[in-house]
Amino acid sequence: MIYTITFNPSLDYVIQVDHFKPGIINKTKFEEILPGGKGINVSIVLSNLGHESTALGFMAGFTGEEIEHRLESYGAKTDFIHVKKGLSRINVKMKSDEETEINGMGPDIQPEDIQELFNQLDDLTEKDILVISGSIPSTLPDTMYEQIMERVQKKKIKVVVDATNNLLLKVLKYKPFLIKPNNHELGEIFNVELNTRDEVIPYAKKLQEMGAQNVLISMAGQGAVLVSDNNEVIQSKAPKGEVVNSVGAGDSMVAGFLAGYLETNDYSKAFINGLCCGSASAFQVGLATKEDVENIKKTLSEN
Ligand SMILES: Nc1ncnc2c1ncn2[C@@H]1O[C@H](COP(=O)(O)OP(=O)(O)OP(=O)(O)O)[C@@H](O)[C@H]1O
Ligand SMILES: O=P(O)(O)OC[C@@]1(O)O[C@H](CO)[C@@H](O)[C@@H]1O
Repeated sequence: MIYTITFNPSLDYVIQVDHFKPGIINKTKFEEILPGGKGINVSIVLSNLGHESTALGFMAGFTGEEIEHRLESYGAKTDFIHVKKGLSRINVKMKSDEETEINGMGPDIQPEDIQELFNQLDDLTEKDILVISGSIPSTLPDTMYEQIMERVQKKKIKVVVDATNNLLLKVLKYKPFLIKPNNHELGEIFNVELNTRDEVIPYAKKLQEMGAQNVLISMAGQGAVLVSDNNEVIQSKAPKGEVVNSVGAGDSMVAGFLAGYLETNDYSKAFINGLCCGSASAFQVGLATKEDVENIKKTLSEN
């Protein structure tokens, strides 16, 4: 079973506003509410691609119930911990002349809730895969990622981590199976600006030297680079298309890579699946389906 953890799930309120101006009333031209949070997006795309997963994490209030309900409608299993105080957040994703995001705070998670998550993780076995992604709400210690990695280490399960900066750096010593920073996050870690696929390769290799087994760097419209544990460097430009909503493109890439890897055991095929899955999500309001990914794969060879 693939388990995803979302520490701070959300309802993503995706809106379009013509020429947004602060300080006045703006009206939406388009609006959609989607279940969100990085692990949840991974679970949705895995379901769309025909892979079972169980979404773990913390939920609260009516927004939490709605997220859970919507996620289950995609066929994903859920085993969320229901937190008593506060509400699961609503994250606003506004498309206008620029893209603006306002992400909420989330509920008040107590030590006993964290303990419940640890108890769930104690039941995982060697055959399971764990995806940990997204930010840590302020009510959780910033050592959450490390604590989880330490706890599951002896089980030898494959762990995928999609987190930024310090959260990511601190888990490398536990040798995660896959990490997926984007080029800006990779650049921030090493205090450099990385704009081309060739530029990211040496820095991706550094993260591998620091412990990650496979390093997948997403680069939005520039494509992606994979430095794999069999010393291969695989890279590709992105499929061509019109971006409609890039929220969740990175999560879709993680899901596509995992699905491809489980189906073929081949890193090149997993990479292409991840790449096309990311783009398929970027080219629509919602997240990629299997059919979208197959269609985009065909266009990639024509590019
Ligand atoms: N403008 C685009 N054109 C084509 N493909 C794109 C575009 N933006 C994203 N993608 C696809 O999605 C993948 C992941 O995108 P990106 O690098 O933006 O991830 P991310 O920064 O983790 O995104 P997010 O945090 O919004 O999920 C890219 O590698 C690419 O395959
Ligand atoms: O605060 P986090 O967890 O880092 O990011 C949350 C979030 O912006 O990421 C997802 C896209 O990747 C969205 O569905 C969600 O709103």
